[in-house]
Amino acid sequence: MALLEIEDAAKAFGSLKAVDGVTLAVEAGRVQGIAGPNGSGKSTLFNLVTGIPFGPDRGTVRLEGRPIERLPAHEIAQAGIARTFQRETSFDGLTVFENALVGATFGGRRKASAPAREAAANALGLVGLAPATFPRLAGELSVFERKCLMLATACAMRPKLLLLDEPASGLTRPEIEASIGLIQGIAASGVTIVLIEHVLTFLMSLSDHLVILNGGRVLASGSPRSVIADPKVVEAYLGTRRPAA
Ligand SMILES: Nc1ncnc2c1ncn2[C@@H]1O[C@H](COP(=O)(O)OP(=O)(O)OP(=O)(O)O)[C@@H](O)[C@H]1O
Repeated sequence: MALLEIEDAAKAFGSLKAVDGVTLAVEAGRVQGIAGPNGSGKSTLFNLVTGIPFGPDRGTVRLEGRPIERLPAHEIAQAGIARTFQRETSFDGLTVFENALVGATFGGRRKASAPAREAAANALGLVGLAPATFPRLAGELSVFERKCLMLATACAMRPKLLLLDEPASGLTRPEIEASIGLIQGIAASGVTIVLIEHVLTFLMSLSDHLVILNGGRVLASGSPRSVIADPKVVEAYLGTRRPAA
């Protein structure tokens, strides 16, 4: 049984079918890449899985075999799914440590106890935020540091499955290199990852398996090398080649 199973999931906005019957299984321990042209439904698919801000119109989403598509978002998070967003999101008026503690105490099940503080510190360490940064306000951090903090806050929830929405967007090349190492470290710690990304080097360095969406549907799926060489995928990104006149 796969950790995450999405079956025939669909979401429409009026007449626009943003996600149109997607079926996808993510094996535990895998880094699953998702790519596709702009507007192909990638972020909407994450929304359907997490219930933030909506679930699917149709279809099922199962975590470890348990249907979660009708659960409220906080219960989906408590079941073991955390996510990050395209834009850096943090509580800017809280410190770095307090932000991670929000993740570690998520849902009010764990107060800011010693284990929760330890989980917060460990998660910050995992993304390379040193103790010297802990008292800084999140709003004062650089873009890269804020992305790292968003990642740490998600990791502090100790998810089974982590959904990363374009973690490389807005980063410099050295920061992208550093992010690859951080995500490899998170995967090596036992967290299964689904990664949406446009930066191809990033996607190819990290993904064990790749799915391409187009028009809300799965266009291709398989090993990253075979998928990016697939003529259907080349056409979806570049358009059909016309013979020279
Ligand atoms: N809340 C919404 N209301 C109306 N339309 C929406 C909403 N969210 C997404 N869409 C539309 O659904 C389609 C899929 O959007 P989505 O953001 O999932 O694509 P994407 O593949 O993540 O794109 P990108 O790579 O540009 O981030 C787009 O046409 C988008 O405009």
